[in-house]
Amino acid sequence: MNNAVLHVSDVQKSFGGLRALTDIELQVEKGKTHAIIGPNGAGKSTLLNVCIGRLPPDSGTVTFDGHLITGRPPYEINQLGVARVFQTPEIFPDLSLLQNVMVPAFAKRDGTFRMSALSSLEKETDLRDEAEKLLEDVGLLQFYAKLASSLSRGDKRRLELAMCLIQHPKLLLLDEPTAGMSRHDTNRTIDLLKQIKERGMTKVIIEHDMHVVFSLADRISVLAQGKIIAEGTPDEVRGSPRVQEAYLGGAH
Ligand SMILES: Nc1ncnc2c1ncn2[C@@H]1O[C@H](COP(=O)(O)OP(=O)(O)OP(=O)(O)O)[C@@H](O)[C@H]1O
Repeated sequence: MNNAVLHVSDVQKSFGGLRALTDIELQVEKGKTHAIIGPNGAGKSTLLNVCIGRLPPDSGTVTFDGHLITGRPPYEINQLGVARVFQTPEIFPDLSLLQNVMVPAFAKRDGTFRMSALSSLEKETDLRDEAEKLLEDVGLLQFYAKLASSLSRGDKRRLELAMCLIQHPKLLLLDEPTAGMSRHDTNRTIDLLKQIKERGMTKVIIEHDMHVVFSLADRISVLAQGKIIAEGTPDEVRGSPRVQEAYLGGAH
């Protein structure tokens, strides 16, 4: 695939005697949404952690946008344009929603952020306008002055999404972005992620909810027991007997 922005090649990862990832090959095309699905414990989060530098692979390489990123620290990979929404939201609980969204943009622009600079955030009117727009996009603008700790788990994930989007990443990695959300909020998040696709951002999404996967994915890779057992368009994956047997339980 010539237009691949993310290229995972021959990656292996074990935890002690457990082989979490075996012979992983993954190419994610620029501007596309690539879903990684698979049963619990298949290795999906491990693969994402390898891609963002949180876990070193035992062997193999990850290339992003022409840069070899294997072994680089997470902040360097982030500076290259990779952002991630985590399974457990990583937010600043004691800051307001608006401050939460402004801090990553400020840190990215200036290379660092100190809490002592918090008061000067208020003067960043352009950033503030953008942060408010993103809070509106994720449906949280009405709570902009509240502390992030007061949000429900689903709302914290939407806040974290806004914190990623303000960094204008080239690649957005989403680990179960709709977990803990109501169906209404899930559909709202799907609509938001579709809009982001229209803006040309590449996305990798791990998701258990097949409604979300089939609403968003251009391509799907199926992981089972640390191996990619199928890869293709949603229709190809849906029709694959191997996937139905290994992942969907045959009857589905
Ligand atoms: N830090 C770790 N130390 C030891 N084992 C780990 C570690 N992280 C993951 N594992 C194991 O590696 C395997 C893959 O885990 P991983 O979390 O990547 O799966 P997953 O597909 O994301 O699962 P889920 O859908 O439940 O989040 C599992 O057997 C898990 O117990």
